[in-house]
Amino acid sequence: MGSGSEYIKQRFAEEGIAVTDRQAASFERYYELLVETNKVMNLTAVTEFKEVVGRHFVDSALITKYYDFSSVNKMIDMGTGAGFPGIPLKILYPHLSVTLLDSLRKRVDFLRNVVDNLGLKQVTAVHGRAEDFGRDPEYREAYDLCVSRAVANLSTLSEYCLPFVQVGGFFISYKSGTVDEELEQAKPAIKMLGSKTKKVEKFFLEDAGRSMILIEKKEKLSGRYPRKAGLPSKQPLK
Ligand SMILES: C[S@@+](CC[C@H](N)C(=O)[O-])C[C@H]1O[C@@H](n2cnc3c(N)ncnc32)[C@H](O)[C@@H]1O
Repeated sequence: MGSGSEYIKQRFAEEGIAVTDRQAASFERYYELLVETNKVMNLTAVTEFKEVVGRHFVDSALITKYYDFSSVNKMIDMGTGAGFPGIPLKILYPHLSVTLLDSLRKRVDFLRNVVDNLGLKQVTAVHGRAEDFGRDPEYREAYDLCVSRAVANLSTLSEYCLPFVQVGGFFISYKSGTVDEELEQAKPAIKMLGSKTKKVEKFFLEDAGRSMILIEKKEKLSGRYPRKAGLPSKQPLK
């Protein structure tokens, strides 16, 4: 095992997350593909190895300390970009069936290459907008869990993400810093989307404040949502 893999195991262990040799090797290979491809397309602002491990891999995975991923079967990562948090979660929990959704085709092509290279099974990378996929019967209310990091404000994001979640399932929003005001503003939207905020987990990662908002889908979604592409961001529900 290389020094890269050793570092990955040690960094995750510092956060109380056990990583096998095989998983560490997958993370190392993912890092290589990320920085190699980042030379020709915009995937990540950070490229230094330890920074990528901390700010992308560990950050994607910390939620597993607060939410039981062994009970999740089908998960969608909305606005996954270069695969965060979806790919690290899949590496750590190989039983998951994962959909990676993004509206930028080049990023989806990159993700398909990562999936092939890492030999990940039951992972599909799809290209399109959340507003369109959320109306497609194959995707609508078809997931136990939707995760999303750094895509939009919580009101807009709720209209993107909650349509994918089945009743009793969860949407987890990864946010930086404090979220109290954003959460307050998004309250009416979350209610209109048949859901309720269950809890907010706040912690620090490498001195940066992180907040994870866990929203439970309580009722089947009204046929009104999601509204047509563009509207959730131009006119967030309120
Ligand atoms: C800032 S990036 C974040 C990527 C990744 N989640 C991360 O944390 O590194 C936001 C991503 O969301 C995608 N996106 C934005 N709006 C979207 C929409 N309505 N449907 C699908 N993808 C969307 C963009 O193409 C972009 O890749």
